Amino acid sequence: MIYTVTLNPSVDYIVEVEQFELGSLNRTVADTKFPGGKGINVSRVMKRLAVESNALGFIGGFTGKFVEDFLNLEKIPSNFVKVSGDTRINIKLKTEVESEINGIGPNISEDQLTEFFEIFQKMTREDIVVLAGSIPGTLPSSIYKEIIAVCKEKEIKVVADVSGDALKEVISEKPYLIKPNHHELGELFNTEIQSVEEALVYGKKLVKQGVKHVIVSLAEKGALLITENNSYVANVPKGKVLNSVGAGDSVVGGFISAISKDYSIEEAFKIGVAAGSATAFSMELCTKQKIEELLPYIEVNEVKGEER
Ligand SMILES: Nc1ncnc2c1ncn2[C@@H]1O[C@H](COP(=O)(O)OP(=O)(O)O)[C@@H](O)[C@H]1O
Ligand SMILES: O=P(O)(O)OC[C@H]1O[C@](O)(COP(=O)(O)O)[C@@H](O)[C@@H]1O
Repeated sequence: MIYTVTLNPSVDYIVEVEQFELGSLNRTVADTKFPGGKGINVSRVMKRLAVESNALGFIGGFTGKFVEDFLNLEKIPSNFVKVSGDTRINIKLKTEVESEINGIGPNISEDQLTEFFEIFQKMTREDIVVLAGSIPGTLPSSIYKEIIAVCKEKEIKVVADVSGDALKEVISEKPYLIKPNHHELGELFNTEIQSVEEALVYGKKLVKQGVKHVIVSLAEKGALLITENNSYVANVPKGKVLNSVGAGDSVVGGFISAISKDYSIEEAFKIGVAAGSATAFSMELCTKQKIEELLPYIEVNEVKGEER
């Protein structure tokens, strides 16, 4: 079984405003709500690709109920620990540009954390754990390290889609896959990454540090997959971006789905990129049909010679 862990789920409130004016009353031209949080998006994308997963994490309140009901409706099994505060609402403001306000998340008690860790007891080495998203304010920043320690004992593969300090912590644990975007990769090395070539240099450093697979997404500029023996570069298809929320999560969901179906690493990478772009070109998360439509427009090439 693939378990996705979203410590800090959300209701994503997507608001469209024409000519937004700071400090004034603005009215929406459209708004929608979706369950969010990185692991939850990964589970939803995998479901669309007919790969089962179990969504774990902490939810609470009326917003938590919205998330749980939505997953039930999509027949995605979940086993969330219930907390007393409300699951956060993340605002995604679409004007001429996209802006986001992500909440800090509800309080999580010691007992609730213990309950969460108990779920890992039944996992086995055939399982995969996807750790994704931010850490709620009341949990220690070492939480991902603690989860990985439990996974290591059981020889469970760990995928991590996290950023900032959490990413630093996770890298030292040598996960199976990480997927920073180019900003997150740059932040890790205190630099700015603008191109695929620059991303390759820093992505390779992470593989040298023991991460098995590094996917670096660079939005419209393409994506990279770096493994111990090879590096691959992919273009992304051209299209109109409607809503990029969840695009990165879709790359992870697409890649893991394909790996779990024993596709080659290049093919899995291509499906991941197609899923990312299919989400970016949709109002909601990608569908299988949209992914399949985009696949012919994506080329994956091995990076050869010196550059490798
Ligand atoms: N402008 C775009 N055109 C085509 N695909 C895009 C675009 N922006 C994002 N994507 C797709 O979404 C993926 C993730 O986007 P990116 O912005 O790099 O990551 P994140 O969403 O994690 O910040 C990309 O690899 C690509 O497949
Ligand atoms: O946990 P964080 O880092 O605050 O991110 C949560 C947000 O990220 C998302 O999972 C989208 O992530 P991506 O756009 O990076 O794929 C939203 O659904 C959610 O609001």
